Amino acid sequence: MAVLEILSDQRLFGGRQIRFAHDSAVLQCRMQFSVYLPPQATQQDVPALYWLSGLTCTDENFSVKAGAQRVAAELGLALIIPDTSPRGENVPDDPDGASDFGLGAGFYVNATEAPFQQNYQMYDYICKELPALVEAELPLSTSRAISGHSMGGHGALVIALREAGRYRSVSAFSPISNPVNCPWGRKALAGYLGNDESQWQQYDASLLLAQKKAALPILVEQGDADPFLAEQLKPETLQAASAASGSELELRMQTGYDHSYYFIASFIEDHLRFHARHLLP
Ligand SMILES: N[C@@H](CCC(=O)N[C@@H](CS)C(=O)NCC(=O)O)C(=O)O
Repeated sequence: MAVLEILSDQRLFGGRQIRFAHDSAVLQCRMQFSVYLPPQATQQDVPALYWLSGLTCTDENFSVKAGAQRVAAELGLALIIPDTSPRGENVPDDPDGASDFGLGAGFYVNATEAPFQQNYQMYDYICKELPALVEAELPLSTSRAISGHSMGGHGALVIALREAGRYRSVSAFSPISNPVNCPWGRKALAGYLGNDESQWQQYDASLLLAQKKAALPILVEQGDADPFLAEQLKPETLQAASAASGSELELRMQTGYDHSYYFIASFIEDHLRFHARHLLP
């Protein structure tokens, strides 16, 4: 069987919206992801923006709801849209079936705790296995940027801050900014990494940003009518950390916007243009 199985392939704004399946060695399960290839990809290798989604999502939420492809086609950017956790009947889930842990909630960490450590290696999947796969199989250059929403905003920020040099820019919508200090983050980090909180710090964007000046520009978008803002997201911690390390972070508060993909759809164009400025010559 081919390394990448094509599940669907549809023309969109002159490019192709493609859904793939593949066997992930890192996650030890079969995975699906989506890619948007802009029209320019028929002529040359194009740079790629990785998009990490939030709790309960698959690759389909962003593909269908964000409306990113029109501007990606104009700019010549590929969109790489992975799933949010390992998948399959043999992959362990939240014992109570909750939506904030387990399937659909991998939190982009490498788990060390049983029974999750065998499959829940989303950090390595996103920043190593998936880029190596798509760059070998598709017309992509090695210029990468990364963005995401909520849990995926957390993942994008952590990966970009830790993997200096692998990404040229990072942005986030409504990110879980200080996971060691919020209920979603504390539950996930304890479940995947165990109770030693010193192990959690490597996955907290605010702690990482306070310690070291970011090597790349950061754009954060946040709605002030987001019901998760005060308890779960806390973007002010990111801003304080950025000031402490002298990093380049722009936090844009948007009046009246909530946590949904309507918010993302309203500002995704600005993020694509921000990334294109850093990705394209
Ligand atoms: N209902 C969930 C939150 C679900 C939620 O808001 N998910 C966001 C990401 S954190 C999302 O993108 N949902 C899918 C969608 O709107 O298409 C909870 O309270 O735990």
